[in-house]
Amino acid sequence: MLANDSVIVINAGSSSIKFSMYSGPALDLTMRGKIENLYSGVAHFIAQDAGDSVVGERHWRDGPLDHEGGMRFLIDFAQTHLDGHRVVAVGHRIVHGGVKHSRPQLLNAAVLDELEKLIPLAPLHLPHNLAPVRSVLAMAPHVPQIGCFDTAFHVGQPAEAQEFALPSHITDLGVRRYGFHGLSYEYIASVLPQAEPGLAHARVVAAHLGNGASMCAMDAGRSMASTMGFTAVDGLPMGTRCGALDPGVVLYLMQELDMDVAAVQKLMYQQSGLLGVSGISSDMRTLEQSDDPRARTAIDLMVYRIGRELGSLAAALGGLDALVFSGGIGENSVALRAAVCQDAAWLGVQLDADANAANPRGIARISKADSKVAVWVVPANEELMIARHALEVVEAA
Ligand SMILES: Nc1ncnc2c1ncn2[C@@H]1O[C@H](COP(=O)(O)OP(=O)(O)O)[C@@H](O)[C@H]1O
Ligand SMILES: CC(=O)OP(=O)(O)O
Ligand SMILES: [Mg+2]
Repeated sequence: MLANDSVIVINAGSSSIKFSMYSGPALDLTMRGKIENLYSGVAHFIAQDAGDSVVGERHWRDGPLDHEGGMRFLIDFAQTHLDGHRVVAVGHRIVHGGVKHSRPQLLNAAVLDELEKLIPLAPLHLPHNLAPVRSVLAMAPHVPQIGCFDTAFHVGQPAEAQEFALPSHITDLGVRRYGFHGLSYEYIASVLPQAEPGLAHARVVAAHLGNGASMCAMDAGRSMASTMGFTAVDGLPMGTRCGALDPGVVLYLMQELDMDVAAVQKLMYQQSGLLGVSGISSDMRTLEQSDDPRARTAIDLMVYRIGRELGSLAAALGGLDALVFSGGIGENSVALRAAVCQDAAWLGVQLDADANAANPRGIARISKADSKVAVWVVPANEELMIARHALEVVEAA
């Protein structure tokens, strides 16, 4: 890896595409950008250099933008802003790897065909994760592309954390809990011991609360249980996803309300969660600013469910030493962190109200010095994890 050699990372989410460029042997961040609000309202692109100066910005005011249009724009943008950098690899976040794909790997047309079969397991994400790989493959077939799977970090969980109580012939088909946001949790597990060496061997519950939201129980940095399961719709209520649901509800919707599979999928993935409960918005910022009681109800339900899952994950670990907040909501919502920590007082969580209200921009401890459970904020950084994995794969190839 020479100084101008660069790894480009693409993290295509359900409503956004984030990209980053890392350069040189130390993988220094040289550029990052994102397009937000795909499909709804005015899509917005912003790119910043290493010093946070804005190097590109655009709004799409004349109609919604989709992933394809967004990727076309980003590829053009990247090509005109490479500035002498040589792209040695493109790393992608791929939400679901199924049973077979549990390590970062080189992507080619055959692997893509296989991954496409997993689309029903992550309908909101996988098509958008895979489309950019095909675009780059067509445009620059010689550039190695590496897929990094959100499910991979959870592969070593104990069997009972992975299995549903279903007959074994169904389990054997791969119908089991996988867990997601693994790149985010892997990053958290890598930085916590640097921030506080005692946490290297601790029992930690991390909450990745963004548009998608999940929690993960980690013992000494290894995943032991996750709130997300077979798909990324399980567990916590999210921006537009319902989270855990009595499976009997699905039968009722189909049998009694005559909803077909597409309608149930749309309900569970796109019309529920904060949006569905509030009837107002999937965005925590909008709900926190609203004085409509339905906004309060939606936030309260999310806080309640985080508390329930925290108890469950602490049980899976046999105790709790630290709680970590991450993701757009976890990093930014002072009120949500305060409410969750107040409910978790029974576990020995004592928030430092001033440290919490200061809303730190980096990795920071926000609990009282004598809190039995340490509380930390760790800004999500899936992109850095992807860049590191991509480099490892190309250097090993
Ligand atoms: N200042 C803020 N206060 C509260 N919530 C915020 C704030 N900024 C962002 N969020 C929440 O973070 C969400 C996006 O989180 P993010 O992790 O960026 O999403 P994604 O899952 O798409 O990566 C938004 O929908 C919003 O609810
Ligand atoms: C897995 C998942 O839910 O991802 P995101 O948070 O990007 O929606
Ligand atoms: Mg996310």
